[in-house]
Amino acid sequence: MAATVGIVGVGLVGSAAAYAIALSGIAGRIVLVDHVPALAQAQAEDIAHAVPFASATQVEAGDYDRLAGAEVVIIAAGVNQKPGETRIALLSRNAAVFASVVGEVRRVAPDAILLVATNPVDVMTEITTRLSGLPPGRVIGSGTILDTARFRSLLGRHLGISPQSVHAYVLGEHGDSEVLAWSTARAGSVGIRDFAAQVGAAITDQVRAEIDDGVRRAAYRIIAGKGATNYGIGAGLMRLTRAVLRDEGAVLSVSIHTPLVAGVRDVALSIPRVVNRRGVTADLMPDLDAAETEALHRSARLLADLAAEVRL
Ligand SMILES: NC(=O)C1=CN([C@@H]2O[C@H](COP(=O)(O)OP(=O)(O)OC[C@H]3O[C@@H](n4cnc5c(N)ncnc54)[C@H](O)[C@@H]3O)[C@@H](O)[C@H]2O)C=CC1
Ligand SMILES: CC(=O)C(=O)O
Repeated sequence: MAATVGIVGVGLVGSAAAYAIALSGIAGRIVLVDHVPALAQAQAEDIAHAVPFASATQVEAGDYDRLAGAEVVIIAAGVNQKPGETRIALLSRNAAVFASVVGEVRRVAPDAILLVATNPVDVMTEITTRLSGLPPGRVIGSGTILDTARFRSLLGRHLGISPQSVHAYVLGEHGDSEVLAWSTARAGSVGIRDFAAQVGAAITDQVRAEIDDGVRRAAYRIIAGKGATNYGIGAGLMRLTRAVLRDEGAVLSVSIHTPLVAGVRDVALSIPRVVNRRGVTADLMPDLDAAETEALHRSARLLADLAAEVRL
């Protein structure tokens, strides 16, 4: 039977995910839920009109009960950043939203893999894991899937190769403390610095600083320009949903509760992980240099401290 994907919170991010999933044809049915039912209804109707051009996906809106039987539920409910605002500043407001949303989703779709997009996504993933009582591998935050895409895109552009042929990851927080893992970045199977030298596109300190800024500050720039980011994360959530529904065993940088990472216990953050129908089934911790390891420790510490302050 074709898979059902539920999406709770269908503003800019939830609707972009629904649109990407509908066009990709990976789900048989997409159910949109929002605490503004008229918005969910309108998004479903609009996206349904795109479907005949691409797939046979059924797109509908409804209340939580319509999520029954869903294999995957994406949660993108809550507030987004105003220009200049950090993701972390959203925490108390979005924790309050999740206090009601997660229980409703678990009640109607107890077997679903939960994909969390709401910011600050790592802490929201930790909160969702606690509220749901699910094993950590079944509650997956989109984490740095988007930052990794930004990193690959900028590196690919600099080196003149496709982003899909760049193997490079962003680790830690999806946010200001994230860690670009330069030391393990590769073009095909060649170290990024060697390849850059071969093609006459050296990664100077200035290039490195520009790419770092292009990744780390992307959301701030886009939000200043258009009020939100949605297409990148919409495609990222589609990619993650596909890895689950098709049991791909894809390696993606996503956030789950992790017992011990970079010397910090019990924290949700991103490292490359294997994603398949059972959720996350393995981690692939890159072999970082000393500076990156220290930066990952700081990022993990920050996230663990924030999550410890949340009272549910
Ligand atoms: N993980 C990532 O890489 C990214 C995460 N985000 C985050 O995604 C979240 C959503 O952002 P946008 O879609 O731009 O915001 P939005 O304001 O456009 O949409 C949020 C939706 O959530 C709904 N909502 C609020 N409380 C709800 C509840 N209790 N139950 C059901 N629905 C509820 C609202 O009615 C609204 O439709 C934000 O926290 C934002 O920061 C945004 C971009 C990238
Ligand atoms: C808003 C956000 O988290 C992003 O675009 O990275």
